[in-house]
Amino acid sequence: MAEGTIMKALSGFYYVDDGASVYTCRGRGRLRHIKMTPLVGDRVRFTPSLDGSPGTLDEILPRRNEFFRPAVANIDQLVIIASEAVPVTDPFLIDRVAAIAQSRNCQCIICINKCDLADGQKLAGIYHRAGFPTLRISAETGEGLEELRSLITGKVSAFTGNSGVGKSSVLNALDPGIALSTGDVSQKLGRGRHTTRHVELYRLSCSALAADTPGFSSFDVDRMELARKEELQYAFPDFAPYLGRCRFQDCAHVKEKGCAVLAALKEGEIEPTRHQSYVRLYEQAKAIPDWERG
Ligand SMILES: Nc1nc2c(ncn2[C@@H]2O[C@H](COP(=O)(O)OP(=O)(O)OP(=O)(O)O)[C@@H](O)[C@H]2O)c(=O)[nH]1
Ligand SMILES: [Zn+2]
Repeated sequence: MAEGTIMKALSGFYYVDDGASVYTCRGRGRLRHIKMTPLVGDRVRFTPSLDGSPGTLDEILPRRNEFFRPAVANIDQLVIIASEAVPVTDPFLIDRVAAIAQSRNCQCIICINKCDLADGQKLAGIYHRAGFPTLRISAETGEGLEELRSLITGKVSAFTGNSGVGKSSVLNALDPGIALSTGDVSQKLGRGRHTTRHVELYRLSCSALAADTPGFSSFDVDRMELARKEELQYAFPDFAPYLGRCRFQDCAHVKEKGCAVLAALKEGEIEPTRHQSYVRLYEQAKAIPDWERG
């Protein structure tokens, strides 16, 4: 049996890289039996076939972390791409993904792309003040890409963001050798028009592993990935200095009296959109019964 990393998952086939070659494999019945879906980024044991037909995936090794949207495992960081040009990214979409990442101890880098069209200062300011590594970049002019390269070198990153912000374009600009297809934003309105339809990990020339993933829209809500409402506060690292300082120990930081988070918001120490996203996620989390989370 050999060991490798799943680089691509498509239509029931898995493409496994053992460091020397890429092998096409099919999942074994046993994996379905234990209800484990192989994810891109998974370390797996597999049996290559000798006759050129697909090999078999035999075992998924324990995961460091796993995400369902984007569907990846074992990543070091999420690179969240956003834009202030077309499409304009709703900060809620960034905050939601960042909260999921934080709840899995996964670091986030925020990149405001298309800076050649709109300067991105507003979004960049919010995330910089909230304490995230934040870059303003342009896949078109190359602005900020050297810094992004240095942040992803030697790591496994998943590029995520709403549809049309330029995930594939940024990856192409980082390494023209991978030649991903990109699409016109006007074609991307609504669901199911995304250019990137599957998740795939690429080895970039700067010694980075980076996954391109399908863009999401505001319709996409994966309820299972949300933290329980009591844990959501820890998914906002910018709230950390104020936690434990509220009048009530079980403060929800939504509208309670004597709340230290609300006081920090009033003082301008917490970004208004960050708190709005927290409240929105809190209300969503409250609506999900624990038994539904599995
Ligand atoms: N002016 C400008 N256009 C850009 C930039 N980055 C991407 N674009 C354009 O934006 C459009 C969408 O880019 P894609 O790279 O396909 O976006 P994506 O986020 O990968 O899209 P999905 O795969 O649908 O999620 C294309 O027409 C790109 O040429 C940029 O920095 N500046
Ligand atoms: Zn509070």
